[in-house]
Amino acid sequence: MASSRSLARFWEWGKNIVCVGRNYAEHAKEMGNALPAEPLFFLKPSSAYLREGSPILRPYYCSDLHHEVELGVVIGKRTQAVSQEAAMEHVGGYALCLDMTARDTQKECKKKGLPWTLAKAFSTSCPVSEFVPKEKIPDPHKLKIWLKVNGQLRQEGETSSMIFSIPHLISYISEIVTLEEGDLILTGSPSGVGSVQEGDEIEAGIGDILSMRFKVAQQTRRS
Ligand SMILES: O=C(O)/C=C/C(=O)CC(=O)C(=O)O
Ligand SMILES: [Mg+2]
Repeated sequence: MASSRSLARFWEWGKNIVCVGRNYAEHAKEMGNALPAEPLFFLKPSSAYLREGSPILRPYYCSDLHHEVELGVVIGKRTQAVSQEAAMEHVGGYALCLDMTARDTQKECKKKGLPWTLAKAFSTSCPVSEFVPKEKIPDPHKLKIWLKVNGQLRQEGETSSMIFSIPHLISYISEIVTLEEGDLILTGSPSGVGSVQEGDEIEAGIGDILSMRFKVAQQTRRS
């Protein structure tokens, strides 16, 4: 198991960002989706990471950029086909994450049966907070995660409402994708996702444990 010290800057060296979707019933409902029978997941590249102080860039091809606030689980050691019972031993800590989504692009991809890469994997699509060592969060299923845009509350969810628990997600994902130390799992968004515009300020937090702020800017196209 890596020490919290080495995981403290996981975004600099963690390889895989695994994002779980439709893991809150209210969010699945607001997007018009049925509840999943088993976890749904997709990937972002590690170049999607963004830290406070730099802006979220709305991609040039997107006219409806959405915020999704999610609890992130940072993997502490190599994890392959772990059981649910042993899964929490593989957690090194947590972080708050945004799964920024080009919603109009995602709708087009869904219509055409295409993967969600353009909608979910663009540069700056994964803003993250500071790292929280596992010892500081005794029960990750008892947290409130929230998000405001320009001071107005948009999302407030309880992690107890996840359809698939964190051990279930780690066990399921690790049978398909081997997870490495420093990898991150985004556990899905509660309801209340919505649009942000150039110049908006997003503030998000885990209860009163931590908060983070990001500005939204427009990506300019090179040619
Ligand atoms: O199915 C849709 O229309 C949208 C699904 C998502 O964007 C899934 C997530 O990323 C999530 O639930 O957090
Ligand atoms: Mg999401």
